[in-house]
Amino acid sequence: MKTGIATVSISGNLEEKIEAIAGAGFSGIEIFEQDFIADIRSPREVGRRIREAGLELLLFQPFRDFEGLPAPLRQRAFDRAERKFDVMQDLGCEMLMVCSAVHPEALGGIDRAAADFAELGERAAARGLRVGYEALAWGRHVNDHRDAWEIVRRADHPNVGLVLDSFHTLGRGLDPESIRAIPGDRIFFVQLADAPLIEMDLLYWSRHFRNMPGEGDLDVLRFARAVMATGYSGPISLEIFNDQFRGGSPTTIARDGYRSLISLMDEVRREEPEVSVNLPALPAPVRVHDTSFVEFAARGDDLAALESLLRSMGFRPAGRHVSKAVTLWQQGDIRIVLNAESTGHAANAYTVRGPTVCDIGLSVGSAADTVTRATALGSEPFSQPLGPGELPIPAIRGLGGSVMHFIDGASGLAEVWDVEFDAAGEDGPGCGLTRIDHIAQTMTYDEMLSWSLFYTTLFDMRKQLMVDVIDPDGLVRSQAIEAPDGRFRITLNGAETHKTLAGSFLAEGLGATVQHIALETGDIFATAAALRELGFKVLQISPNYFDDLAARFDLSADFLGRLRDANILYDADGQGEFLQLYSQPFAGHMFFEIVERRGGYAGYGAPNAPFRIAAQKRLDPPKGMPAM
Ligand SMILES: O=C(O)c1ccc(O)c(O)c1
Ligand SMILES: [Mg+2]
Repeated sequence: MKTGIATVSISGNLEEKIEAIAGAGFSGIEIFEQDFIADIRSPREVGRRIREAGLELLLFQPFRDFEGLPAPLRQRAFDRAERKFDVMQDLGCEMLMVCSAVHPEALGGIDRAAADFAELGERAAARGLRVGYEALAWGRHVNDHRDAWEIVRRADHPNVGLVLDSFHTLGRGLDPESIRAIPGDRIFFVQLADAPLIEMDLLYWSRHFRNMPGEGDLDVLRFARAVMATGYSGPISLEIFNDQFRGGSPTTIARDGYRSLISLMDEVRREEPEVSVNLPALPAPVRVHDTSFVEFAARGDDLAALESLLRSMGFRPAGRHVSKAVTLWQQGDIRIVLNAESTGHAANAYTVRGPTVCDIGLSVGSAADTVTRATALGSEPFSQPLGPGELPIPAIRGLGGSVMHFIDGASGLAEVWDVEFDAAGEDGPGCGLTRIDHIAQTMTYDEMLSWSLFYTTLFDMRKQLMVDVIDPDGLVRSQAIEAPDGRFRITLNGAETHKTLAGSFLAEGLGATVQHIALETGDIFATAAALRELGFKVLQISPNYFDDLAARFDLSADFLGRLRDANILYDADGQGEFLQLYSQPFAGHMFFEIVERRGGYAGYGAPNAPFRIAAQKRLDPPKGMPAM
């Protein structure tokens, strides 16, 4: 399968776009005319450069306001087309995309348009070129792919075919199933884009808010399934007009695009087993059974502070690494690894960020399959030299330099704790903490789509609705991503400004990383009592919060008093209840959360977040702000 992306989707100049697109693994490129015009090089040089980069020039676009024009505009449109054909021949690009006319003088008429295309087809054929026709959702007379197809059908020229673009079909609410009636060999090109569902003018929505398949709310899968069911075997290409992407990192956006495209087409193949999708086989999205471990990099005083925090939460060292300055702390099924090595990935992470989560270990069905799928989607495998007695645990680089390890039962990797660690022999008192409920990662708002795409394409996980969290100093958007059984949950918190707690964490820590880890207990009151015994410093919540709880929920005075005494926040949804308490911030605004889910409570206590954040800021004001 030929994979492509339009230059308009990527930020930078044409050269930067070419490098990013080739580097991400695409086999081809759509040249958006403006990007070529802005370049100083001749068409021949640009064409040569693109081929040198290993890319095929799939499409030159857009050619506007061609069909259905009255004289003398009609003649001028053909003259313009001939000039574009000249450029295309120099570039070495065989296909021109014409989008449906928006010109105020365009006359309309299916047969008039078909006659124009028949003539354009003749002129293209004379030069060995082809022409594809796309219905813009806001085209003056043609704005539906079915009408564009009728024009192509009546033009009846082998060098004239249809271009389908998922945005124009799905954005207008047209049924993509209608594509199944079009012969695959008459479809010349397919563009994919997703978009978030927002009520707005179609043109504005399309030019500013498109995003990668899987990042938005359109049913791009259904569209792509219909396309492939026609027998279409041409390029599948992304065409994403997005303000944020235009200002983003070319490499990141190109890699996101590749990940999105490959995982979508892999899903098409799984959903339409009768249909041929020419793509190397890859393992299915990975089911995560659980979080196996979370590893912190910390040394010296930072390490000592983290150890005493863990002790105050009932953790004790369960094992010492046979050859490295690495300790395993355990309680229930929670494993926290403290890495104080002075070389390797953890050491680098510590040098850059100070104490930080440097690695996450997930328990999966097959660790090898996980790395294979991740690599096929564009992630890099990760490894470092093995010390004496160490197992080769499959790992990848996630986004932003992060590392993820995968542990499975089948290959004996689950024995790693016995193989690599000597028992430390301390019996912990425990505080009733059983497992990791969720891991919260903080990032800039712009990074959220990349991270959610990373999780939802590699793993069998779904996005929940995005919620707004009100920080006293700005908005933080929170996106939860969950495995179907809820055993693995990630929340992504995207900060818009550096004044928010999340934002200041980012500013100090150089980029996206884990800010908090939520640990589950079956009985939060018993846990709170045990924590108190151990000298755990709980985050103090304002009395006003508990007064408000009494107004919002029908809670007994006794229950409310217990919440207040233990600084436990409360929430309920239709399914169940949620109780949560927090540690005080440590090492630059990181913190632990302890939660109890009762019944089928599905959320994360978002209504409580403003009060928790305010409490944290009172204790640990972001730099440059007075303590309150
Ligand atoms: O917004 C536009 O004008 C435009 C141009 C070319 C396309 O392929 C498209 O889908 C939209
Ligand atoms: Mg298009």
